[in-house]
Amino acid sequence: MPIHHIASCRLPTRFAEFELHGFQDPASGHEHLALTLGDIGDGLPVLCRVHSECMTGDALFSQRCDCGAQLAAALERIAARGRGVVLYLRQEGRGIGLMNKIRAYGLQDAGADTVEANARLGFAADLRDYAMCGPMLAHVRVASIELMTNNPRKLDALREAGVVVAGRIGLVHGVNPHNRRYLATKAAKLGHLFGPASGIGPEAEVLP
Ligand SMILES: Nc1nc2c(ncn2[C@@H]2O[C@H](COP(=O)(O)OP(=O)(O)OP(=O)(O)O)[C@@H](O)[C@H]2O)c(=O)[nH]1
Ligand SMILES: [Zn+2]
Repeated sequence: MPIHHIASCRLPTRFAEFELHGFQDPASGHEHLALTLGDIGDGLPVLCRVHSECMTGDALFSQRCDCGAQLAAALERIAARGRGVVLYLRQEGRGIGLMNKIRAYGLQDAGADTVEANARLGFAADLRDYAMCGPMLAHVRVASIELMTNNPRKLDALREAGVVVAGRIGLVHGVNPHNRRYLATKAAKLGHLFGPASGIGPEAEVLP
């Protein structure tokens, strides 16, 4: 799939000064971003976050999900290493869009879980596509990635899209009373791994 690089600039943040690269997918019109730091073109695996847009969590401090905390933690870890890349993909609401995500949240307020709400709106649980990631990583000269994610299916999807994934690093952040049920549903229905210490999902420690 062709993806067009549009422009790049410096992006100073509270974590580090990144390079920001803007891309456009001509087929969908979606604009995607890559934030890069350090020498990532040396052929060695690069610490990477493939982050799906979450307006409510990333920009509006929502505690319904873990997205904002995961994004901050990923940037912090990359800054600590002095080397890495974040792909910020404009696939809001796992691909159903912001208005439909708000509809889905309304259904969740009335008792549905995240997967049931999507189904009631006529959508599959996850409509995301990762085809743009290979060309975006190639543009910033990343040969392979160590992916920060709790979602093993994201690893499979990226590999199917031709990305070389050297390994997975868990990214459990932002667990709070408002998103515990949501995270438990992701563990039960979407295969997410939160680790034994999280208290969430089948690998959670059974406390005496
Ligand atoms: N449809 C829908 N999308 C949601 C909901 N909550 C969060 N999202 C979206 O889900 C996407 C993030 O996906 P997650 O399932 O949280 O996590 P992931 O990217 O699969 O896995 P990680 O890499 O571990 O974060 C973002 O695009 C959010 O906007 C929800 O209840 N319904
Ligand atoms: Zn979110």
